[in-house]
Amino acid sequence: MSASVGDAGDKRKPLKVALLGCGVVGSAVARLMTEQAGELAARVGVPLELAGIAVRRPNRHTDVPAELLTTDAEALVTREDIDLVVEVIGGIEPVRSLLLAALKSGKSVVSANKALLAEDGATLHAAAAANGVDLYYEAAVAGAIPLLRPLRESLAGDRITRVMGIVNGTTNFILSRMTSTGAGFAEALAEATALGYAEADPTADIDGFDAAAKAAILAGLAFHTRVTAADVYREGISAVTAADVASASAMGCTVKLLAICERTSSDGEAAVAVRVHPAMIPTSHPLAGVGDAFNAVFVEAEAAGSLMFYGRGAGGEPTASAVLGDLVAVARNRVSGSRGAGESAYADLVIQPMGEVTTRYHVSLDVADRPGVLASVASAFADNGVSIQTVRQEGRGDAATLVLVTHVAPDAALASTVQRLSEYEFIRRAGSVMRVEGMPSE
Ligand SMILES: NC(=O)c1ccc[n+]([C@@H]2O[C@H](COP(=O)([O-])OP(=O)(O)OC[C@H]3O[C@@H](n4cnc5c(N)ncnc54)[C@H](O)[C@@H]3O)[C@@H](O)[C@H]2O)c1
Ligand SMILES: N[C@@H](CCO)C(=O)O
Ligand code: NA
Repeated sequence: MSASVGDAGDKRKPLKVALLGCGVVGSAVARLMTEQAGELAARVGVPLELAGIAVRRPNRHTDVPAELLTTDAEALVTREDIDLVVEVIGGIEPVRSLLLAALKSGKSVVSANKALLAEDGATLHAAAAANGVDLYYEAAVAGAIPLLRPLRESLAGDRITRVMGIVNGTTNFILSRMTSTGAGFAEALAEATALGYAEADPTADIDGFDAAAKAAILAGLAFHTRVTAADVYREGISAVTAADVASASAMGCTVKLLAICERTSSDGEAAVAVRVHPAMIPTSHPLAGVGDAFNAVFVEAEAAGSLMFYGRGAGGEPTASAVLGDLVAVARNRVSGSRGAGESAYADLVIQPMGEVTTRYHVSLDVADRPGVLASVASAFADNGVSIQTVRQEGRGDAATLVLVTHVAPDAALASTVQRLSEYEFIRRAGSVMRVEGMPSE
């Protein structure tokens, strides 16, 4: 690989790029910058020159020019000749300090780091604004899928009401395998690990932290407000059983880990509700057909109606595509002496507590089949103000199962109904209890 990625003989002053991190995404960024140097230069108007790569262990990076490698990321981000910084290290520190130093030194920043943007995007945006530079992070949510730019720019004239999507590829792969093969969670996770979808420590994916960070970023951009990962209600998929998946399928649904961001109200104030949890959705819903490790996000806006974004949310090259798109955008801004859209958090919405969020539940209960059982179960729902939409009994005697689906009700009312049910002695086992989303509205 050549150190200069500009066209040979191109005399226009190049923009110099520092790359922080050279792992799965970083090495794809470095390679594509080289392979597409001519076209990138033509699109930007000047060449983009990869001028330094910060890594932890230089001897592991034989596919990039050794003279570009440094272990001193701090010095690289403030180097006078650097114009643009691309960060693909991940995590909070030292990255936050590095990016703040870069922004304060007048460099525009492109990052793929959802964890940092969801935890402390406000500080980074403020530093970008104060220093008149750009902060772009399309790769941070749903990898290759153009999603943040459409929210920030294309839909900036509309009023978005809801964003609902599958934003984690690893968990979508696991749930898709559980659905197609009937496998349990542990078996499907082992397969995801063997195929390289799940990382050695898959906690961030399976416990929903990765999706929650992405949901926070999406909600902030969609509703022009500030949302952090801590504001997101989160449940992962490790408790999803083969029985849940079978119950879903029996009622024409499939189980997906959803990130849901809604414009709502709380105590009479405009609010936003952001949650990540497994849910049953009808198999006819567009998100139900999103299989393997793919991502898809459904956006509802008042004037535009419904929009669906679909594609690869992970992987070196797909993620590098989004990083390079941002790099071209910030480079073009630099060439024209302008800045892209900054943070838009004017709406300052309150966060609606999960207990107030209205959802539906699917509840299956293994019960003793005897008189009065159904009446007692129904009264647990009625006493908590939860209306039942459908009830079905399968089997008889000791093998009887009651399957109930509710109308929408506050989540707290549904949770206390389930608590009450768990206290009944005639319930042999509470089977699947899961929220239901995407049903036609009542
Ligand atoms: N891999 C994907 O599919 C994907 C998709 C979307 C977003 N992202 C995001 O992209 C970022 C990078 O992900 P990745 O999969 O390439 O991770 P990775 O672990 O493969 O690469 C990160 C690299 O950064 C290096 N590094 C760590 N600390 C460093 C430091 N202080 N200085 C220099 N280098 C350091 C590590 O040695 C490693 O090589 C993360 O923020 C991740 O969330 C990844
Ligand atoms: N671990 C993430 C990578 C993309 O952020 C996923 O599985 O979707
Ligand atoms: Na994206």
